[in-house]
Amino acid sequence: MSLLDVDAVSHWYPTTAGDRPVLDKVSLSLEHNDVLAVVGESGCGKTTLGRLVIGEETPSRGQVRFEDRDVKSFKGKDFRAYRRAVQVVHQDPYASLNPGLTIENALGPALLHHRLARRSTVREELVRILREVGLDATEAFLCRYPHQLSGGQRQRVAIARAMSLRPRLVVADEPTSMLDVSMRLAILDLLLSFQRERQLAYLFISHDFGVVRYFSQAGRIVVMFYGVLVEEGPAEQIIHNPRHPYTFRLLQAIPVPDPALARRRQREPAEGSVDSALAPVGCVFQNRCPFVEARCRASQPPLTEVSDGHRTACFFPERVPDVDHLLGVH
Ligand SMILES: Nc1ncnc2c1ncn2[C@@H]1O[C@H](COP(=O)(O)OP(=O)(O)OP(=O)(O)O)[C@@H](O)[C@H]1O
Repeated sequence: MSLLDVDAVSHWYPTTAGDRPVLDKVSLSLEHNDVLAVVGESGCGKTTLGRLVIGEETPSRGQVRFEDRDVKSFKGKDFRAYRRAVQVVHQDPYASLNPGLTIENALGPALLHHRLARRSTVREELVRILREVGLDATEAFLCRYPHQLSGGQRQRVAIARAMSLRPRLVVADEPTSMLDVSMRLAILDLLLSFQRERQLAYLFISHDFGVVRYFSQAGRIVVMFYGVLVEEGPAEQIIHNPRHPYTFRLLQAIPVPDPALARRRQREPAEGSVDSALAPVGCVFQNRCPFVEARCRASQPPLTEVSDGHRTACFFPERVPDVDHLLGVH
């Protein structure tokens, strides 16, 4: 039994101009203690997917299941247990921490509520947890407010809050995108260390393939384009042998420090068309694809297996060039 299954989920938001479709028949699953990274450009529906998984939104169609139970069916005690088992680390730690609460008041009540600490030991427990996330915490530190912390410290506090409830699944939605570059690797390493030491799975969401590449290592990656899952597979396959032109494009955008390599990359196939609007029929990527043909304008390619556990929604996966040279791998 998988930890999480997203089964043919479509989602749309009602707006004054009519329903706005955001996800189109997305299916994925995540095993216990595994990493699944979702990558795609801004607006492709990644955050919506995360919100559906944590139960903040109910899918317009399809099902989200946690340990084989429909999340929509969780009520009362079951829903509270679910909200404890599934925690979120947001992009903006300042927005996710109440500015009017000290660290102690932001983290302590949940520990008491779930009986993970007693009133007499809660401060001691908080100091221990904060040290676990790399903060040089003392009891005085617990009296600080979010604005008295640096961005990196705030994100560590947000991670401590999530981890203190001993979740089995953490949705990490762009957890490093608001941090200085120097801080990013440390936060990614911290998250990974929790995964190694505890039975914990991540749904890791990012627009940055460089970050996804670092984080997903032995896990899996799904690539989304405008609400459609266009490629999925083991991280190693997606990174070194992408079979969808959009994945190739994202890999090509990972910054490289080598100027000669950067110049070589620019000679790779250009975007198919300057018109990047979505076509009403056919492949979701057709207007940006360098390999587009009449067939792509007629129908959306189904996700099709190209190798073990690696699937792509492209009629011409063999046309996607090799990428190792793009990544500086010889
Ligand atoms: N509550 C809402 N009502 C209407 N439209 C929404 C709502 N939330 C998101 N959207 C729209 O849905 C689309 C997908 O948004 P979403 O935040 O899920 O994408 P994303 O890939 O996470 O992008 P970003 O990284 O910019 O947040 C966007 O066009 C967004 O404007």
